[in-house]
Amino acid sequence: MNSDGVELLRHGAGLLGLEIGEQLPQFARLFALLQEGNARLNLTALKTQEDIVLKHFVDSLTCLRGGYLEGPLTVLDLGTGAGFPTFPLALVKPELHFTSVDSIRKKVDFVRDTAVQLGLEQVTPLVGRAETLGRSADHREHYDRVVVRAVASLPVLAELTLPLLREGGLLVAQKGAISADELNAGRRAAGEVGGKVQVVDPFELPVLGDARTLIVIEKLGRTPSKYPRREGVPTAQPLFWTPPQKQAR
Ligand SMILES: C[S@@+](CC[C@H](N)C(=O)[O-])C[C@H]1O[C@@H](n2cnc3c(N)ncnc32)[C@H](O)[C@@H]1O
Repeated sequence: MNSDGVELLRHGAGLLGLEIGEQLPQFARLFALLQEGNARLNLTALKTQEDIVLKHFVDSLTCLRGGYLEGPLTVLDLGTGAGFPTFPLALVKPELHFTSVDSIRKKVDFVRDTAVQLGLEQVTPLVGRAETLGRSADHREHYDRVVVRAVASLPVLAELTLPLLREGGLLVAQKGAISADELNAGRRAAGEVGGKVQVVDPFELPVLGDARTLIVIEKLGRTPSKYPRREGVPTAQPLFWTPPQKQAR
């Protein structure tokens, strides 16, 4: 990352009220590792310095809006991909303990290697699917927080993530613009699996102005044992919703 990238990161994070100082060398190392990893493994579509800094680093840091990720919390990052939002959050909030999950082994291998290189002992990478972890005694009703970025529609996220939260825990979902239909279905799905949508916070990505929405669902009671349904079903047949088209955010 050259001096323009450093300036962009400081500026973008500054617009979120965050000062990136002592973590700059680790962000620069993360940038280099991501570029190396991309060349070998084609991990993410974002390849320019500006895209990586703004659409991966700063975009991930927007999950801190509202202060839902403060304190020594256990956080599961579902569908972490190449480690987002895990890595930017872990660099600025070392007190968070991450379990960073993806179903694709090569991505999780990259997250493991990168966590070691960055000295992030509080990041535990895990190959797995939400549908399986949500039925495992080690993970069900276990986490203080689940974070997700660009993984699935809100009704699908509710079914995949609420089983993983302890009562009182929060899903913090960072998404693009969300339609009223998706939000309504997400509200009904959240109720079905033991939660309630507490916050819908639309905002713009710093510098670029792209539409984003932070959605917080609180786990209010236990999730019925029939959820999550078996692998692939939550996405193929979302609760209370027929999606207009497949969408990732
Ligand atoms: C579009 S990528 C987003 C990656 C990352 N969160 C980011 O923001 O760059 C979605 C990721 O979610 C993973 N994923 C989707 N459904 C999943 C599931 N049910 N369990 C575990 N991982 C899943 C995919 O393998 C993919 O890596």
